[in-house]
Amino acid sequence: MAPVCVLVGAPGAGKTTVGELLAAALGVGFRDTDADIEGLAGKPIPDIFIDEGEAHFRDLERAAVAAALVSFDGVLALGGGAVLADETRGLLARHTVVHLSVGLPDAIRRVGLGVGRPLLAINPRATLKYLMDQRRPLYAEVAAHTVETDGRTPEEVAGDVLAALGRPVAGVDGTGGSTT
Ligand SMILES: Nc1ncnc2c1ncn2[C@@H]1O[C@H](COP(=O)(O)OP(=O)(O)O)[C@@H](O)[C@H]1O
Ligand SMILES: O=C(O)C1=C[C@@H](OP(=O)(O)O)[C@@H](O)[C@H](O)C1
Ligand SMILES: [Mg+2]
Repeated sequence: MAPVCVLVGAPGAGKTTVGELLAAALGVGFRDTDADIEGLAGKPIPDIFIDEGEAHFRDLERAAVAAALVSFDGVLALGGGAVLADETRGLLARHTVVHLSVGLPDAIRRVGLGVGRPLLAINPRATLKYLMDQRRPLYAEVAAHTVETDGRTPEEVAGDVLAALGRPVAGVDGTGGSTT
């Protein structure tokens, strides 16, 4: 069992939002490892960071990603920092990974003050720029496809991902497509 596709990218790239649209268009399930981690920990992500720290969150994240990659066959969205783990990048080499690419201005507009994203709680713009610069090569390393999201609606992005996967589906972005 393996996910139809795995979405990676910076916070605000739209992994969760676009992932749900993609799953609906493909008629498959949607899973987000951030939600899995919250289930494992029994508390929201900001509380994990406060109570146990980022290193513990990353341990939970590695385990959640590894489990989802072997047990789930729908659309899987990862957290923006999942690719930091060597182990995770190694596992992703065997999967269909799509990088949702976003520039700093659009990412900042989308994450706002970083509510619910503990790494962005202080100085979100500078922190996000640092995280994006650090991770850009890692997203490129794991992804077979990169889809640009700047200035695009989630529906348009979902349509572009389906096209990149060679699976255009009518109706996602209102431009048609083929189901045959
Ligand atoms: N292409 C887009 N255009 C405009 N807003 C978007 C787009 N994709 C996502 N958003 C919005 O940005 C915010 C962050 O999206 P989310 O899916 O949580 O990103 P990620 O999971 O990559 O951090 C949400 O409020 C969402 O509605
Ligand atoms: O970039 C990161 O390190 C993180 C991104 C978040 O997910 P999104 O990318 O879905 O916001 C979440 O996993 C956690 O707050 C850490
Ligand atoms: Mg998300």
